[in-house]
Amino acid sequence: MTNKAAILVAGGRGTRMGSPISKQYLPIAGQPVLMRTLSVFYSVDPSIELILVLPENDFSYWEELCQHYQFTISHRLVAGGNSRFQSVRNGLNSLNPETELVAIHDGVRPFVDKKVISESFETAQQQGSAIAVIALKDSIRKLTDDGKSFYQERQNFRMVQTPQTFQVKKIKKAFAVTELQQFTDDATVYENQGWQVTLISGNPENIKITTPEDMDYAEFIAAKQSSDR
Ligand SMILES: Nc1ccn([C@@H]2O[C@H](COP(=O)(O)OP(=O)(O)OP(=O)(O)O)[C@@H](O)[C@H]2O)c(=O)n1
Ligand SMILES: C[C@](O)(CO)[C@H](O)COP(=O)(O)O
Repeated sequence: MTNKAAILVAGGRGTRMGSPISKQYLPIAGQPVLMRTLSVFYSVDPSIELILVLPENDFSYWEELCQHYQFTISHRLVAGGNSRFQSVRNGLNSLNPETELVAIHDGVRPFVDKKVISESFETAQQQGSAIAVIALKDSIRKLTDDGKSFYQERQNFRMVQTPQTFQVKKIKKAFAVTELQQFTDDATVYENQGWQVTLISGNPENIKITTPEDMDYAEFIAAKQSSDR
C-alpha cells in the first residue's frame, strides 16, 4: 500500500475575514472549519497521515477546541511560517521518510469532495502531480498598464483549488528553493523546476473561506450536505 499524507495548511491569520477568532476555527453548522476538513480526508482513507499546520501560538487553543468538541481524529501539529509557502515547507520537512504521496490542502477548504481527494492521489501516483481546478463561469478581461482592457477566451483559463497532490521526492526538491513572489500555490513551486503539472477537476463547493460572505455560503452548503445525507 502506498504511504500517503495530507498537509492541511492553516497557519494564516485570516485578516480578510476580519473576525476576532481566526477563520480556520470558526464553526460552520456547529463544527469548526478545520475539524470538517480533517474529517473529509479521514473519511477518504483513515490511513492517510494528517498533518495540521497552525500558528505555534494557537496550539493550546486548538487542543482546547478538540477537547471541547470531543474531536478524536488523529493528527499531528506542525508550526506554521510567515507565508503559505513557509507553512507548506514546514509540513513537508515533518513528513515521515516512508511517505510517498502528499496532498497539500488549504485547511479553510472544508467542502472538498471525497472523489477529488481520491483522484488526486491516484493521478499524482501516475503523473507526479495532481492540481484541482475548475472552469470559469464569468467572462474575464485582461487589464493593461495604460488603462485599457481586452477580451480573453475564458475556455483557456482555470481557477485553481487545492488539494494539490505530489510525489513526495519531487515536491520536497521543489520546495528547497528561495521563495518567489509567484509562489501563490504549490503548483507554481513544482513547475519552477521545469516540470509540467497535471490538472484534475475540482468541485465548485470547494471554496476557500476568505471573507464574511463565504461563511454564509458555507452554512448553506453544510445544511444542503446534511439534508442530502
Ligand atoms: N503564513 C501562512 C498563511 C496562510 N496559510 C494558509 O494558507 C491557506 C490559504 O490562505 P488564505 O486564505 O490567504 O489565508 P490567510 O492568510 O489566513 O488569510 P488572509 O490573507 O485574509 O490573512 C489558509 O488555510 C491559511 O491558513 C498558512 O498556512 N500560513
Ligand atoms: C492555494 C490557493 O488556494 C489556490 O487557489 C490560493 O492560491 C491561496 O491564495 P491566498 O493568497 O493564500 O489567498
